[in-house]
Amino acid sequence: MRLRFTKMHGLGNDFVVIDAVRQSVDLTPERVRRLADRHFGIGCDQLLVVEEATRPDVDFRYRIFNADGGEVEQCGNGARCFVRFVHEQGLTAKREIRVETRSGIIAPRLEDDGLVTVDMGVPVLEAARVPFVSDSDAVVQPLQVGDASVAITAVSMGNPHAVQVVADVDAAPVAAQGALIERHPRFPARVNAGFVQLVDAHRIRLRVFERGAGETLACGTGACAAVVTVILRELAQSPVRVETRGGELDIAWGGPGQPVLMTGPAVTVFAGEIDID
Ligand SMILES: N[C@@H](CCC[C@H](N)C(=O)O)C(=O)O
Repeated sequence: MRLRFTKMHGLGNDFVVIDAVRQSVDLTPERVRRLADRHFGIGCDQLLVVEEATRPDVDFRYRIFNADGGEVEQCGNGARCFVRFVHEQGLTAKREIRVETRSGIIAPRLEDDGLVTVDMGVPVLEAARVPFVSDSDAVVQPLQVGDASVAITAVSMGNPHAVQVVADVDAAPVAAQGALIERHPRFPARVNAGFVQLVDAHRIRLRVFERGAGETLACGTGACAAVVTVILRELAQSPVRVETRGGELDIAWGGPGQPVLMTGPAVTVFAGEIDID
């Protein structure tokens, strides 16, 4: 089976994007893993599939698969690439698009300067809905990770995040601790593990060990969850610029019950065709 694809990235968080509106696509977890493989496939952190909407009040459906083959609920950098993709492919002329994802509707908007702003929805802070096993919804909660007890904030941006504040993000044990947090038994759906360093009230530095992909150069939902965390902990104020290893994102959040707005770039790298059998 031959598949047309586009390679894109948002701050180095890279994607294989597939138009399933104009070609029929049959993806299995094994095929996703093969396409995402950096040695035997195209290589990406996530594979994004653009489909026809299944309901009248949205423009498209957008599905997200991690490099490990698992389908997940949300992807922030992917949402920015999605809106650029549907424009470049001539699938729509609209600059503001409503799109259904596994975790609900998000609204990306292509700005005049080429950046994309996405209304990522209202963050979920109740432990049970993240999901995080805890008898409390406290903002800061202890989590035993190997020999260390770390203080995390559990946030869902549609997908689950465990965010901790560290003194120096470059020295943080992202690989070792991230892998343990990702599969921690208190996160039954697994989790993305964020490590945040405060720079000032409007700037943070962030690294994220992503569920199903390992550490990526940037994570959009991770940046939203990190900003929600530092605002809830009264360490920063909206808007917050987030420095990642792949570049910068601007995040605005008005507090509990309000949606998170994320602004950043989306880049097309190349297009191609691959035989997925
Ligand atoms: N890179 C993404 C998040 C992709 C999904 C995540 N790994 C998960 O499993 O929830 C982003 O930019 O948000």
